[in-house]
Amino acid sequence: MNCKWLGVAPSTGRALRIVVPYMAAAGLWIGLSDAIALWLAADAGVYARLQAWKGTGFVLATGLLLHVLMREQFVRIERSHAKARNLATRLRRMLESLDDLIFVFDDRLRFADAYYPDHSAQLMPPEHFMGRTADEMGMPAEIGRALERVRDECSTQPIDYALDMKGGRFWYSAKLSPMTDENGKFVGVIAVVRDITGLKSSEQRFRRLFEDLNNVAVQGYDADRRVVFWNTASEALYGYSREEALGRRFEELIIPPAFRDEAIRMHDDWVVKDKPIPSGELELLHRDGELIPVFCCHTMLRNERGEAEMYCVDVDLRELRETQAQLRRAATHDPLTGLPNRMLARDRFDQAMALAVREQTLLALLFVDLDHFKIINDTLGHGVGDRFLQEIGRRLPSCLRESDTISRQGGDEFLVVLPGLRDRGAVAAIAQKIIETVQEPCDIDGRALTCSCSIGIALQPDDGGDFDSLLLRADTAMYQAKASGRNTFRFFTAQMNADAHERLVMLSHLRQAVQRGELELHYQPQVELATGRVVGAEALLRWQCAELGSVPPARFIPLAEESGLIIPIGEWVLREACRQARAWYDQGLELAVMAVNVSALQFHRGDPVEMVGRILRETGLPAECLELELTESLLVQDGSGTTLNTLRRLKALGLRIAIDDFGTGYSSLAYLRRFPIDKLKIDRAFVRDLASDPEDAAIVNLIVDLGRILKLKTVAEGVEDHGQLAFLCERGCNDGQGYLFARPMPAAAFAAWLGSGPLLPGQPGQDCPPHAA
Ligand SMILES: Nc1nc2c(ncn2[C@@H]2O[C@@H]3COP(=O)(O)O[C@H]4[C@@H](O)[C@H](n5cnc6c(=O)[nH]c(N)nc65)O[C@@H]4COP(=O)(O)O[C@H]3[C@H]2O)c(=O)[nH]1
Repeated sequence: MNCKWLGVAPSTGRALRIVVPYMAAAGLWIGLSDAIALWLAADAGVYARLQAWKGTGFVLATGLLLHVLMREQFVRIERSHAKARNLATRLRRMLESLDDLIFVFDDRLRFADAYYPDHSAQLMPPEHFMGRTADEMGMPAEIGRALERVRDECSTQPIDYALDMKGGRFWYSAKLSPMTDENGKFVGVIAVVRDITGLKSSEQRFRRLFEDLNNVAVQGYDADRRVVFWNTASEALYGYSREEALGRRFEELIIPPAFRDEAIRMHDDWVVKDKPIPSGELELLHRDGELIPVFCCHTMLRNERGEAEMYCVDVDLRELRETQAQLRRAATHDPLTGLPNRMLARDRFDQAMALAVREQTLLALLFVDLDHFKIINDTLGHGVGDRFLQEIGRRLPSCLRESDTISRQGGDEFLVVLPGLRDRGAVAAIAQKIIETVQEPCDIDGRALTCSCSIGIALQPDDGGDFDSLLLRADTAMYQAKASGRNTFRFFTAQMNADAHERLVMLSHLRQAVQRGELELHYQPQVELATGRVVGAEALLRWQCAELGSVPPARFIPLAEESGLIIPIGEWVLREACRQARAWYDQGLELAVMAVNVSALQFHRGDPVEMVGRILRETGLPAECLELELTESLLVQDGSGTTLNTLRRLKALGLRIAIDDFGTGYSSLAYLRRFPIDKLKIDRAFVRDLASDPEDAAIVNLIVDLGRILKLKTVAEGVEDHGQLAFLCERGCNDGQGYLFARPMPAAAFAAWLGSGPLLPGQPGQDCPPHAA
């Protein structure tokens, strides 16, 4: 039955659809049943009974109908209640499963309902605040104010707030929205609240991190370029404290004047046109005006009001730049002296070369090598050697012009590039200045060390047109300077090339000389001047090379020393001299001592004491018959005491020590007193001009006197004539050695000479009065 036309509510219509048919059926029943009862009833008694049954039947039928209808209605109501309950439960579960908290306030802004997850343990159960306002619950006043704004303005309000509860301070972000009924009347507020404690703490942690970052300067600028963030590293990097920087524009602080307009334009472009500023290296201004290299990254963020804020992250590049400079320096400079290394010297040479060719000037390459630097290193240790080299490296530039280059090649070698010179004379003057500068004493730990140098010079264009060939030639010339007695310089000549080649050839032959039996010892007698008695012999090495013929010791000994060959050769000499002395001893030839030359290298490499002891044992020569001749330079620089120790151990074997070529080196009373020396050999250079050179005569006098005072024997070398002999006898020199007595002779000749009795010219023993001490 459609009841729309009646204008009644649907529920009334639905009730009418049941009641109207019922009324019709019931009216029809009442009318018809009475007529039927009258028709059927034969008497009043029957009629009365029929009426009673009819009434009972009616009550039963309508009761049954009512029951059916009510039951159906109750079932429906129950179902709809169950559905509603089910829905409410699902809705609650749904709301409670959200991470957000939901609170419902009634129209008087009192808590009316609450949904929040089980794990919000910090919140009190809803029944505690139901019916109470936020203010009554002791919540922050801004919540109450926000709720009132929602009610009054009927608008949604966001709010962030903090609550101190059990477990600490919790942060929430809420969205408060109005609720209205179907007529738009305000009925309450629904609040969707999010726990942002984790977010806030990570935000705070990150903020703290950025504030405290040590090496990364972070600054934030608002859209007006004013500082809103300035961390500790920014304070350190740019010199402004946070308080000083906040609120000031970046161009007032760190942007250099020349870059200000561009920086402002780039910033505005980003804010307005969303055109980012690329990352890159910049130089920004420190408060004190220093330009600081930084690597700068930029990012644009929005604050809580949605306004643009540019953040800059600056990394200080000063240390990196410094390291790069150091690396560049390390690649081009010698770490010990700080001088340019060979690579840089080559580079400078190439530049100078181009200029020299263009301007047709002379370009010189000087190869400077310290003389006997090895001795300093070996005797005083590498620490002292290094400091000596540093001192030389510090001095050398003082001899040169700005445009010149001095570099350390390594070891004790230096290279000098001299551009723009007029002639050889100018080069020679500089070389001489270098020699003089190097040989000035150098004070290391209170010890005055001296060292000379030898310099080889090659010139462009005469000697070559590139670095390598000039270097080779300067090296060759340097070698010649060494061969000429050291402490001098030499210009490269074509002859030197031939000499260098010859040296190479000689060296290759010398390597095989011992095995090929090409070495031989000659012996030169040493004579006691007072008696004419032969008191000893000096063993002198001779080399009869199959290819080169007889090579004088002055040529091959330096080569053997440079190449290290002197070690095996020296051992051979010592063994052979001892063997020969023992043989003569066994033959009854009177020979008090066999003198053997020992080079400095033999002394510093290996164990000379062991070697000498072993050879004495092998040959059976009594130790007192052996005399080792050492050069002065070996003793002079014995800072570590190694030489002294070795000499003492050698002396302990029972042998004697003589100082060869005395007076030519760094004669010093100090070492004469310190070392266990037996003899001084006066260099033949002083003996040669005794008659003509009063200075030489004075030196010889001095050495003889020194020997007497220190109780050392003196031996004069190179005695060639009677005048020299007379002088030496008169001065009281003990022994002599020289052509006047005999030249060095092979062993057989020496034995024959010795056996033939005193052959001394003029019988010096008779001419010379015995020395009166
Ligand atoms: N003008 C002149 N010279 C005289 C006279 N008397 C001797 N001589 C020479 O003077 C040198 C003396 O040897 P030296 O000073 O030790 O000087 C030696 C020594 O330093 C070195 N030498 C020689 N043999 C050896 C050796 O076996 N080992 C080492 N390490 N060096 C040696 O070679 C240098 C030269 O040796 P030599 O040519 O044999 O030259 C010898 C000898 O022949 C003289 O009256 N007048």
